[in-house]
Formats: sequence, C-alpha cells, structure tokens
Amino acid sequence: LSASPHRPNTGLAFDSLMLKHACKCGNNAIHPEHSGRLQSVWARLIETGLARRCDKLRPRKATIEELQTCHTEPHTLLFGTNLASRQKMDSSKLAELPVKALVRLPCGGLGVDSDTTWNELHTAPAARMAVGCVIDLAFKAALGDIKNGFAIVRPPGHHAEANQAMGFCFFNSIAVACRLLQQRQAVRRILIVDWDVHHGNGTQQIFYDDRSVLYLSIHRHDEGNFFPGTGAPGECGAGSGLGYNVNIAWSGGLQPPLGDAEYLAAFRTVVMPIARDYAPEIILVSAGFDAASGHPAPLGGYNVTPACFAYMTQQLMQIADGKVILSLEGGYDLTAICDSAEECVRALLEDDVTPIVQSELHRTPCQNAIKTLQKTIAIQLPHWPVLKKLAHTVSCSAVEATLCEENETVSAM
Ligand SMILES: O=C(c1ccc(C(O)(O)C(F)(F)F)s1)N1CCn2c(-c3ccccc3)cnc2C1
Ligand SMILES: [Zn+2]
Repeated sequence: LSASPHRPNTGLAFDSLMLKHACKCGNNAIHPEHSGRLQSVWARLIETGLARRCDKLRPRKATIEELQTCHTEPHTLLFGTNLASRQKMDSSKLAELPVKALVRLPCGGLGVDSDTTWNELHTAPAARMAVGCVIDLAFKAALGDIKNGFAIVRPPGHHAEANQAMGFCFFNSIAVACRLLQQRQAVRRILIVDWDVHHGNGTQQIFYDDRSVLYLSIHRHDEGNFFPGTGAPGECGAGSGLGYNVNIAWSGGLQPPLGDAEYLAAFRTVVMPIARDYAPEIILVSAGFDAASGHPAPLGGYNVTPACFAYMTQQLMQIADGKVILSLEGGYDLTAICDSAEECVRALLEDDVTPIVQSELHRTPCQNAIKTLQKTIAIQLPHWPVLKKLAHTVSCSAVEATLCEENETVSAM
C-alpha cells in the first residue's frame, strides 16, 4: 500500500463489472435491484464533480479465500465461480459443488429465489467485485491512506448468511471486510451500523457471538411482518457476543410513516451513546437508502431525507477518528438514492450538506417510534448503562433535546 498522504482524502470504489449482474429476462420492473441503480449513482457523483475530488480506488474481486472468512466453501464455490472459472477447477473440487439447485424463475431467468437472480456469466465476478471494493476501502481507511470512503457497489450483501444467498445478496461484503480487518490488521473493535430499511439478517448471524464486532441496525420490523422478518429488539447477541447486537426495530406499519424526526431521536438516544461507549477503531455502514421517501411499501414506506443520511454520516464521523466506510446496500428509487449518495459523499468530504428541514427538527417522534426506542433502551440498558442518561429525551424533538442538554450543561456549571 502507498505511504499515507499527509492529508488523507475520501476514497470511492466502483467498477463497471458490477453493472453486468442482471437477470437474463432483463425486466427491471420485476427485478428492482438492477444495474441502473449503480449507473445512476456513479453518474451523479461524476456530474456533480464529487467523484473527481475523491481518491478513486482501482478495485479488485475478492478471492475465494477471502470470501471463506465468512461463507462456507460450498457457498463460495457455488456463487464465486462461473462456468469459465469452473473449467479451470480440478474435478474433485467440482464434485464438491453443492447441487443446491438454482431455480428457473417465472420471468424465464435463473435464481436462488424469485428475488435473487443468477446470471451464469456475470453474477459471480460482480458479487466478488462488490466485496473487493469494501475490503480495499476498509483497509485503506484502517491504514490511514484514506480518511473515509464510499463503496458504490451491487449486488448488496447484508442478507447473505454464511451458507445462504437471499434478498438480492450473495456475499456479505461488509462482514468479509470486517473479518479480514480483524485477521490481517488486528483491529479489535469494529462497529457496523445498518440503516438500510431492511434488517441485515446475514450480518447479525455472522457476528452474533462476536464481541469484537458490534452490529447495530435501524430497520422496519413490524413484529416480523416486514422483510426479512428478523431483527427483533430482544436479539442481543449470544455467548461472548451478548450485548453486541442492537436492533432498533420500528413497528406500527405506516401509521404514520417514519421520517427524519424518528431517525434523529434514534441516533441521539441509542446509536451515538452506544457507539461512543464502544469506541470502535473503525465504522462500517450498510448504507441502504430504501428508508428514503419514494420507496413504496414492500421495499420501504418511510420518509427519511437525503439530508438525514448526511447528518447520520456526519455524526458517525465524530467517532473512530473519522474512519467511516459507507457501502451501498438497498435503495431503488433512482432520484432518492442519487440525492442520498450525493449528500453522504459531501458529508464525507466535509463539504456543506443540505440541512434537515426545520419542521422535522421541531417535530417530536411519533408514538410508535417512542415506544420502540423506550423498549430498545430497556432491553439494552443492562449491556449499555450509558443509555440511561438520555432515555428521558426520547419523546423530545431534536430542537427540544438540544435546548434540554444545553440548560443541563449550564446548570451543571
Ligand atoms: O424486500 C425485499 C428485499 C430484498 C433485499 C432488500 C435490501 O435490503 O434492500 C437489499 F438487500 F437489497 F439491500 S429488500 N424483498 C425482495 C424483493 N421484494 C419485493 C419485490 C418488489 C418489487 C419487485 C420484486 C420484488 C417485495 N417484497 C420483497 C422482499
Ligand atoms: Zn433494503
């Protein structure tokens, strides 16, 4: 790796190889996780001149060995190789390939399930490239070669479990990068924040008994009735990992749809207090943007704004010496994901970002969100006593909470 520059910059990772992963039916209407998502985000970063101001990585595909830090050998061979590379494999290895059938889809394509389509030629290289992008950004940030970074990648990863592809995901990019940081850079504490509107069942599963990786997810749960159904508040980790899994599981459907006020309250009362207390050496973010306005119910339904994603990025940059790596997960409305990605890159570059609208800063969180935050704090309090301090401000708006903290500071003087 090159010597650290005196003023490290924001790194970007993208490669057109990831555009080629597509169902052979070519119907974007039934396959929302399509290459136009990535094409649009990259184009926006170019058009705005933001890409030019960042350090563009020359990314590479993750190796099968790197994938095996999190995934089983059969899983990595099934989804990490394609016809061309299999011809180079010796027959004994080929014989080990699980026969786990790829199913013919109603649309005419092939897939693991109706959502997770498989393109015999292009999916394996694309999925491995996505992992390689996150690994390289994470390592450069850990080494100080870059200040922070954004991986503009697809297919997403946070639903991929050790031995299961699902939910558009084949390999858990952020999980593999985490394991490699632990093994090769002796990083002792890593925080993963997952603000994709869907719970990262894969990431949770992989680190469930690992106290050196704290997985913190904010997601729509609705008592398990929202995809993928995992991520209940009581899932706090197991064994030595107990207390190192935090689920902020929103419920109550869309009465009303959640927005910035709720996400600000979650960040102020749960995410930031725990993150500061854990004091991670690096933060990896499963940055899906499907909590943004513009996502119809099955794929979202909330009204978080691009300005709020920028604010959450800025908040996390206050921790871990600013070593924050965002990796794209979900997000399907092209305008919403372009606006959100643009705002997050501006935050990473320490540019001015769009401010959250006053009405959201003055709005108190809805009743369902207050209940979720109170429940989460009660469950996590034994593991994170620091949560006690701000628990009483859960029902405050951002502005009220700031005033409340200020006059507490004054009275403490
Ligand atoms: O909601 C999901 C998601 C799978 C993966 C999602 C993600 O978390 O956004 C990720 F992984 F892409 F980042 S979101 N699924 C798959 C697609 N789906 C749909 C579809 C909606 C429109 C077209 C096709 C499928 C409804 N409900 C589901 C369940
Ligand atoms: Zn999602």
